[in-house]
Amino acid sequence: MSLFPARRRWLSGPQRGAYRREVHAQADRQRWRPVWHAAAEGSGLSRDVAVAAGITTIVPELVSVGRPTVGPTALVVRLLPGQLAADVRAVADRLAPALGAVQLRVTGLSDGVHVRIELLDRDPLAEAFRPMLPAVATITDPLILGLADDGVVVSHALADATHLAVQGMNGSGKSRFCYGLLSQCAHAPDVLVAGSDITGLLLGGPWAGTRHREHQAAGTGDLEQHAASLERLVELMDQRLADMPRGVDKIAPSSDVPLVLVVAEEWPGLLRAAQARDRKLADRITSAMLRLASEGRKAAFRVLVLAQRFEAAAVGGGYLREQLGLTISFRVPTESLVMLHGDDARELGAAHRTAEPGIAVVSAPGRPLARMRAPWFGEYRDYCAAVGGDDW
Ligand SMILES: Nc1ncnc2c1ncn2[C@@H]1O[C@H](COP(=O)(O)OP(=O)(O)OP(=O)(O)O)[C@@H](O)[C@H]1O
Repeated sequence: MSLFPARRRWLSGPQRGAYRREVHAQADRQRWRPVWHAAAEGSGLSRDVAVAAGITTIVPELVSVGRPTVGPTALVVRLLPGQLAADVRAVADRLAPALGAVQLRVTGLSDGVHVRIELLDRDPLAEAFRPMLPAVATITDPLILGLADDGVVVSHALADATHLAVQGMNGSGKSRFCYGLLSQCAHAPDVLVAGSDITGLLLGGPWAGTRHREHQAAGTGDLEQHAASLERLVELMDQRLADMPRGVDKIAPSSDVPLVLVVAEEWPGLLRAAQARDRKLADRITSAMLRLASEGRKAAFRVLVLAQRFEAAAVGGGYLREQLGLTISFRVPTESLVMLHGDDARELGAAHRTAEPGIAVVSAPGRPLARMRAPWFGEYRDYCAAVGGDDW
């Protein structure tokens, strides 16, 4: 039986369709309005305003309810004056259950006044992300960093003049992430993977027999070699800057003059170990790294620093942290998240404190803060084989 028999005679086919859609949309709004009102009020998005009859409570107005055949139900609401999409995100954990969702995806619309709230029935990052991770041929090829919760692949090309920071508590997925990252760029002829790793797992052994190995210091047996190796990289950087032709302000990497990716695995651990042995050694290591990070970009040097947390005292001062533009945080306490990604990340703090291994927050200048699932690369042996070749 038709829903609208009385009108049917006077409407054409397309008009009837539009009319029916509008009536359904109105019915949806009608049904969702009290649910939205209660959820918004209970989550703290409401305001009390004085009217002639006394005090009334207002909430952001529910403008539309979209129920696509594929994808989640989406509410569009009009924010109250002075509210931002970030205010809705900040209470998303409380709003979600009140709206019958497991998680919300909140997107500010371009007019700055409306937000779209998608009601998700599961965390889009709940499942492992297992893409093919092809080896890149050159520094302009994008390296896959992860899959964002809006389904977009997050990538980064080493040609971008940005240093990288990766933080995360023990077991949060930092190492696996780096296995994936380094294996993607290990065979690009215009990339040299150098640096320092006291664990000797990420650098060192797996790279034996490759052209990269002589530029890496690994293990704790000889800490002097870490200082000397980083200082040699500084010399190379200085040489490149001194040799820069007139009229050129940055080096174009090639297989003869490769981009040098300076990896510092367990950076605070290296500094602590060096300090315990000899304060001067620690100073040499810190100042070499600071020079590479602050002056290296033009000489085709990129720095990738790994730490459990980026507290200034642990990483040799806030200056180094400020040089690292592309920042990735696996599970960390809220304060560490805010330290690396700024205050906007605070709203993600509570959930991220207990995030599953492999789930990270990523941000960079000009790149909005996003949650992502790092690619699952495989086991350590796969990494060794990917970077070291046939011997494994
Ligand atoms: N991207 C991922 N997807 C799914 N599971 C992951 C992912 N990354 C890590 N894990 C799981 O988490 C475990 C710990 O990962 P990983 O060793 O990389 O952590 P970590 O932060 O480097 O820890 P540590 O500092 O102790 O070395 C892995 O053994 C794996 O089970």
